[in-house]
Amino acid sequence: MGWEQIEISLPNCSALQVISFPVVQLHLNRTAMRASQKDFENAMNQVKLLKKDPGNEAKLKLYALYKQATEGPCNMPKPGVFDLINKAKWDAWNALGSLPKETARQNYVDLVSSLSSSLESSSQVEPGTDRKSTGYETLMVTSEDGITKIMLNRPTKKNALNVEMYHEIMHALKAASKDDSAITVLTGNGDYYSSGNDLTNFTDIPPGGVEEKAKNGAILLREFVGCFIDFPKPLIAMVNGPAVGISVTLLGLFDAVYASDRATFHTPFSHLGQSPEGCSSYTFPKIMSPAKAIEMLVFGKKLTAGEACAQGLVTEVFPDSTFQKEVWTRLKAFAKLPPNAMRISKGIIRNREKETLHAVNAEECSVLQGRWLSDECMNAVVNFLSRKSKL
Ligand SMILES: CCCC/C=C/CC(=O)SCCNC(=O)CCNC(=O)[C@H](O)C(C)(C)COP(=O)(O)OP(=O)(O)OC[C@H]1O[C@@H](n2cnc3c(N)ncnc32)[C@H](O)[C@@H]1OP(=O)(O)O
Repeated sequence: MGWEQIEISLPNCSALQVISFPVVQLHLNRTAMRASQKDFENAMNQVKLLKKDPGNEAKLKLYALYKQATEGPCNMPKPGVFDLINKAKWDAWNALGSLPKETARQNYVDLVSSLSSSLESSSQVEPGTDRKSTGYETLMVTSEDGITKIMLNRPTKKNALNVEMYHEIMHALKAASKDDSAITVLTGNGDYYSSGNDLTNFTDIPPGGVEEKAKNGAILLREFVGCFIDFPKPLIAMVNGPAVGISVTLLGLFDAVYASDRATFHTPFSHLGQSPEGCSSYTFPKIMSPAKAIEMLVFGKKLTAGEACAQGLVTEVFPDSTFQKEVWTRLKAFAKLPPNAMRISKGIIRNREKETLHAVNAEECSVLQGRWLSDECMNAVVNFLSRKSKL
């Protein structure tokens, strides 16, 4: 195994610094959803062949995934604050938490594949068309074997949804609804599925002040949730780890929810001075009974994967060690079914609810707009951002 030297520069560093990646020569099998050791080694080789520098963020992700895939969870002492390069590497690796080696290997292969296509295609991209399926900042989107996979890709932030990610998910869903895949899958990269709305979204106040901020947030949320309501093909969530806030509420709009037994489901809206969204005020009472929905959405009760399955929010739970393998095997079989039949059957089941769901969505967004201006909400956000509180 040789070593490829890849340069990384960090803010406040006067010179380019160097991170090394191990590289071996082999061939990439892109059709496998589950990366073999051979795929992994091929991906390492492909890194060497990248024509353009993928940037520091991508290189740190590659480093972290490589370490996780080969050594498991971060086992190095934390570097000092002035050791910027090693601290950045340590942070990236440590953020992967207890992500299984096999998942890290798969994510590494996916990342290299997405970097290869985006860097190769960037020279052919027309001006203004920078949101091709391979050119996302916050997602990894791949399409193969009849399955479009949308992977939330901010693992160091626990896949919190920033404004960019809301827009990119909408874009990816619209593209997936028109592509030739049979089913679409949403999942998370790293140890979390998603920690929900990025609370720093609240910090960027426009000239119109907090009222304008709240209004824009409500418009964005309504459009975002609307894309899930209207999605025409089978939409499947692979909940690979803990899920918080909007990443949980949206599950009521998915057609199947497969969860790792590491996943938890938490909607701490009252703790945050907020109120339910994602149509959960309508879907959750129907799925699990009003009393159980109130335990989650009003009292913030966190459910295990097993509990969420017992209450109908999750379709099936898998041991984390076999989660990826078992679910992808199943999804590949689903994707071989006639796509038009699946689309039409989904429509028959879902379409009569659509109007109601859009009305619920509008009402929830309007209520939330008011909540975001409340002292209760502002205090909760300030407490999180000043590191005084976490969930
Ligand atoms: C416009 C549409 C609005 C739709 C509204 C939706 C409502 C919701 O979704 S409500 C849910 C909001 N989410 C939260 O309140 C979660 C806040 N995060 C946490 O409590 C914790 O981070 C955690 C329990 C999820 C994880 O704790 P852990 O100790 O394991 O990791 P951390 O060190 O805290 O996280 C690593 C890194 O990631 C940042 N981060 C994580 N989640 C968020 C988030 N939701 N918003 C912003 N940033 C988040 C965290 O700050 C750390 O960043 P640094 O490494 O830079 O410190």
